[in-house]
Amino acid sequence: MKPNIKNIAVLTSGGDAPGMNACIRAVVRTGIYNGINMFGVLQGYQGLISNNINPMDARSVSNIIHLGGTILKTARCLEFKTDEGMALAYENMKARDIDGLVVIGGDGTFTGAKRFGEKFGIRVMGVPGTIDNDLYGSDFTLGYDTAINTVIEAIDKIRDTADSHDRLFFIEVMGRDSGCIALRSAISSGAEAVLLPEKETSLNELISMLETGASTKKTSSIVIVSEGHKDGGAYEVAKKVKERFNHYDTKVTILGHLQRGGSPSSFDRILGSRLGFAAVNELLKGNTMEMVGLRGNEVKTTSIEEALTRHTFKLESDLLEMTKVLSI
Ligand SMILES: Nc1ncnc2c1ncn2[C@@H]1O[C@H](COP(=O)(O)OP(=O)(O)OP(=O)(O)O)[C@@H](O)[C@H]1O
Ligand SMILES: O=P(O)(O)OC[C@H]1O[C@](O)(CO)[C@@H](O)[C@@H]1O
Ligand SMILES: [Mg+2]
Repeated sequence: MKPNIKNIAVLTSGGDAPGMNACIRAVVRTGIYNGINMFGVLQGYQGLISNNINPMDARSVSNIIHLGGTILKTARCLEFKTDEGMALAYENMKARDIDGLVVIGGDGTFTGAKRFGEKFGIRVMGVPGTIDNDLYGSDFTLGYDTAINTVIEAIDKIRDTADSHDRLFFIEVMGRDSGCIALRSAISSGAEAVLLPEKETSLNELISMLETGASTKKTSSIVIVSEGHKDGGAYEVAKKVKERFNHYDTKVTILGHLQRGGSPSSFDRILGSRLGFAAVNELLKGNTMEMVGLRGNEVKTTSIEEALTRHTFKLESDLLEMTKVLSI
């Protein structure tokens, strides 16, 4: 039986990701279209705790589809991990009679949503919004496409300098635990090698590859280092390599937070719109504790539990093998 939902709140949490605004717009307008009172929570779970919950109408989300970041702001909120914090958040939702919550965020956001939903019986729907692309059940997470395009634009520019000066560049990209950006940006920028958090690549292996390149007349090289790689970030890896292989003039670039902002790509605007629309419709159908995601070209639901536990599949080892072949 369909539940009689009257009030739905939406929040963004964890790192901001391009496309979050397109998604907020879709959530708010789909709710209003269906006669639901819509609320926006500021600063993720922090706003639930501090009662920063405001009514939203169709015009509250005008002219935002092209904007990066999130108009609802976001936060990493430690208090929400405590029983006291969750209880406060629940009281503030109850006071407004909010009977459905759409959370847009990454694995941490979903972990919080799962605990919150189970503890208080809140109806929760998740939208995968993170540049890390580290959730099972959606081929792509919101923001990943824009982020990787930002990354390759930067690497292309660095390649001009690497080539002109015959240099070896170590470029660090985001992804504390997820090597998706690193692997895909290595392929699309034609990098010589990539170091990932999920996979051990020994320095011996890396150095021998660079030596082979130098001996076959490579005049410059680019190595992508994921920030979460076990040998340290790009500075650390570059230092260790330089001690044993000094063929090129070596430089390091940390791309850092320029990877997360910026106007969303068309892909992320469409994805955000589709997932936001679907999230509200799923809540209205009576579904809860699920994530809406894109599989193939269809929007499908996956339980939040599964989205969190099965994400490791994403790093295809055949792609890593391919980068080795294509960079000889
Ligand atoms: N175990 C947990 N219990 C309750 N809340 C949690 C838990 N883990 C994370 N959260 C909440 O979710 C928020 C966002 O998590 P996190 O900082 O890991 O980002 P994320 O959603 O994974 O996004 P991204 O990785 O893209 O930055 C945390 O700041 C916290 O408020
Ligand atoms: O901006 P912060 O809080 O330093 O977070 C950085 C982390 O967030 C992410 O960008 C994901 O949003 C990770 O790839 C990165 O490790
Ligand atoms: Mg995360």
